[in-house]
Amino acid sequence: MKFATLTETETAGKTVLLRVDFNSPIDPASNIILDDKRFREHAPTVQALSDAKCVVLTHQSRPGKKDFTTLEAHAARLERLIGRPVTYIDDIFGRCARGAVEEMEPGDVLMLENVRFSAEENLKMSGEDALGTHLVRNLATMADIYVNDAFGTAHRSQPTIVGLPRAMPAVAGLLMEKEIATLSRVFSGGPRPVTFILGGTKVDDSLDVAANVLSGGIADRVIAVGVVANVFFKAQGIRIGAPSEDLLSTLGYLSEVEKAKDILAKYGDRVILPETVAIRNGDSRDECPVTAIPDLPVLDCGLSSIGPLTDIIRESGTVVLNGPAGVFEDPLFATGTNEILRAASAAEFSVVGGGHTAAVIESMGIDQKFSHISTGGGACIEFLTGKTLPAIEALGESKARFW
Ligand SMILES: Nc1ncnc2c1ncn2[C@@H]1O[C@H](COP(=O)(O)OP(=O)(O)O)[C@@H](O)[C@H]1O
Ligand SMILES: O=C(OP(=O)(O)O)[C@H](O)COP(=O)(O)O
Repeated sequence: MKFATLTETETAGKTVLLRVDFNSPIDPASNIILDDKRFREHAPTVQALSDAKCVVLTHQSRPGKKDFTTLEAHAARLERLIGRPVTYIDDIFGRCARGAVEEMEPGDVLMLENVRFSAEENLKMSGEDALGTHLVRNLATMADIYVNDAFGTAHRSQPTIVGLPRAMPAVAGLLMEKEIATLSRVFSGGPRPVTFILGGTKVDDSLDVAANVLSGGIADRVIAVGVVANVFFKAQGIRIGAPSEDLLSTLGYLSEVEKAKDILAKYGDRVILPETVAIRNGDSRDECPVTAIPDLPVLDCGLSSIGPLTDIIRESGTVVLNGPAGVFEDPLFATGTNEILRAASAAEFSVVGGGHTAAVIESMGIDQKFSHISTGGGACIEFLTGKTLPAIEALGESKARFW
């Protein structure tokens, strides 16, 4: 490994700033955490720091989203999982947070507030620019060592990810190390054909990955489902109906249609889309061809499309999947997601990423059938395109600078 790791680092008695990714599906009405996979995956790293003063830092969601919230519930969930007290403080780097860190004893765990409450953390910037942020300058004075365990956020050039490792000695946590080692092994040449299945809502990330894996020959074909498919439909000149159009507008993805057109122009024969979709009509699920979508929300791929899509998936040697095929939270629109995941689980090599996707897999009880279920969605698929992720690059630079 080109970076230092927690495994090889002495932390006894030190103050450690631990960046995790506890960003999880949450019920916005009750603030209840619906899936704690990321907590379970990070727990060994927190336990490995039981002789240190462990200051935990994470984000939850993004500004503007319904599940962008405070972290009391996250601290309580971590406390339950590690069986030790976790103190939550509603501050990131102000006087309260700094005072609380100063009072810590070895073995204590303190969780700071949602780091994306600091506007700076929501900016994309270089490591050098991040060094100048208030966030990085202050956090770096609060601890001796920075441990980045947030593999799920490793693809973001945000201050805590790319700035902190340049401001202080940084190492990769146990989960970060495990994800990198496993994904490197899994993708050192998976059996062909290789199929990428891109769904969910993060259209910008998914289109970047589609362009990358199609142009580089990493994928033989890309199946688009979920909101990603809606953008491809629009790129083909298909009307997706006012509600789905509004959703794209709200998410800021209308400008992605041009990118989708470009992908279709270059690699159209290797991009596979559902030919029918499911729409919500009152309390029921209706089916329609993509050429006749009414002004009702498109929430899943159509039942008659599932067979052709799963046939292609079953013929694949390697399947890389990120993001659900529909609004699986509503059982009426979960069929596409469930059937596509079931087909993907049968591939010789199957790598899946994404918090929501992993949660569905666990609820279906098929998690053992996949080669690897990553805690990262975007991070996992970007890693598999061969890119050096910003977090990994920053950890490498920290090793050169501090260790
Ligand atoms: N057609 C659709 N319209 C609206 N939302 C969708 C659609 N398809 C999937 N979704 C939503 O995508 C969300 C998950 O997307 P994302 O965060 O990208 O996945 P992951 O966490 O697995 O990476 C789910 O909440 C699901 O309801
Ligand atoms: O959940 C995450 O990404 P993912 O949905 O791609 O797995 C990470 O916490 C990154 O969050 P972001 O995509 O809001 O930067």
